[in-house]
Amino acid sequence: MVKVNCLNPISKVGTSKFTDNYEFTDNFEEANAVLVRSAAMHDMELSDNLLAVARAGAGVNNIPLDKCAEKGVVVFNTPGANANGVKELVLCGMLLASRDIIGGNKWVENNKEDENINKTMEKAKKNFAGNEIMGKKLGVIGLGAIGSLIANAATELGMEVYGYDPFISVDGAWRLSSEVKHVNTREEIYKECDFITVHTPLLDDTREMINKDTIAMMKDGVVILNFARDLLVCDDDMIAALESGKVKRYVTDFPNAKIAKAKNVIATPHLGASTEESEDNCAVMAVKELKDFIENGNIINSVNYPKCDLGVCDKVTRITICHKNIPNMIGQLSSAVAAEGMNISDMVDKSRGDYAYTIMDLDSKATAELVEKIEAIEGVIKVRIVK
Ligand SMILES: NC(=O)C1=CN([C@@H]2O[C@H](COP(=O)(O)OP(=O)(O)OC[C@H]3O[C@@H](n4cnc5c(N)ncnc54)[C@H](O)[C@@H]3O)[C@@H](O)[C@H]2O)C=CC1
Ligand SMILES: O=C(O)C(=O)COP(=O)(O)O
Repeated sequence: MVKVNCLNPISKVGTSKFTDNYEFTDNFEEANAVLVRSAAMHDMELSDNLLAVARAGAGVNNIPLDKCAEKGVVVFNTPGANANGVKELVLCGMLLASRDIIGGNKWVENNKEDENINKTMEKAKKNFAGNEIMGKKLGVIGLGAIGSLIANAATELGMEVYGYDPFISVDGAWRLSSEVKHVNTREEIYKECDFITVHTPLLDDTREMINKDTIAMMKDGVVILNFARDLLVCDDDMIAALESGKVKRYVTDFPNAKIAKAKNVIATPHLGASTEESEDNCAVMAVKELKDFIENGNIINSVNYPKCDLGVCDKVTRITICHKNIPNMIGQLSSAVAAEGMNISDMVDKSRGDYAYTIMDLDSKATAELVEKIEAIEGVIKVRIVK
């Protein structure tokens, strides 16, 4: 029985796809597979039972990727599965920043007992007038699953869109509307745009990319949207820019104790992916990835191990090996198999950074001796008999 632990509530549309060979446990230590959304995993002890973690979502900064890789725990995410949910909320954020919809709505709430509200509102409404987004310039930093959807949608709404992503994937580039102006530096976005939205992962080189120096390059009255991660923006510098009016509005899905109190902030409580559709999509994709890994040893959409896919095993045995990406590993693995008098009928080995992964299909049943021999090879992290 494969034991699955959910560290966050995960949509049943996904979890119902587990078959009778799987059972849920509340005990992280005994779990073979873990499903997680934003729960913080950095301080958790990883047991030897753990084979894989699937993040039902995009951002993996809550998961210790290297620590997992070192223990042979493969971590997956679900690229694009919640992108539309975030896109729609970002479009909403731009509209909320342009027109005082929130102020107007509060005014109605405060005056709901007024019998003549239908008349008094006609006088009050001048206080909530705003601007349209059509014709304004939007800068999108990070043109992945979310950024590219926003860039395309904004062109449809009549915005002039600038996009920046030095690492854009080929698929990402194909997805992008030809209307999006591709710029080669973030500075061009800072200088030109009325709205700037960030959609990069939180990495060392994106941390606090919005700070006093970058804000100084921006237009007066710029609107900044952050639906990616709080640490992409320097809070103190943002608060100062909001106080001075340099930044007109900061729209964020990641308020913290400082930002929640700041002037001209429009904040939501990390709601980007909290739609039924996104939650279902992420859960279905995460469960599919876990099942393919547990049942076939295949790795698709991992963020700490390479993509490695040998389909469904039609041979007698399948063994998988998580190992360090070092010379002569394949030679040693095949020698270990040969020493047991066995034949490899199919094999794939892929590497990613410091780690690599091998899937081997054999014509005869794997023995405990073979597993022991492979485990003894220096640099081998985890060996698993899948079939
Ligand atoms: N508010 C919410 O609920 C959600 C927030 N997110 C956040 O949004 C981020 C992006 O999500 P996706 O678009 O799905 O990820 P993605 O991986 O499809 O796209 C990220 C893009 O950022 C680009 N990038 C990386 N470093 C960059 C840099 N220094 N400058 C410019 N571009 C850079 C990459 O090339 C990639 O195209 C996630 O990492 C997560 O932090 C994601 C989903 C939901
Ligand atoms: O997918 C992401 O990166 C998100 O930020 C969504 O987080 P959540 O699954 O809503 O806790």
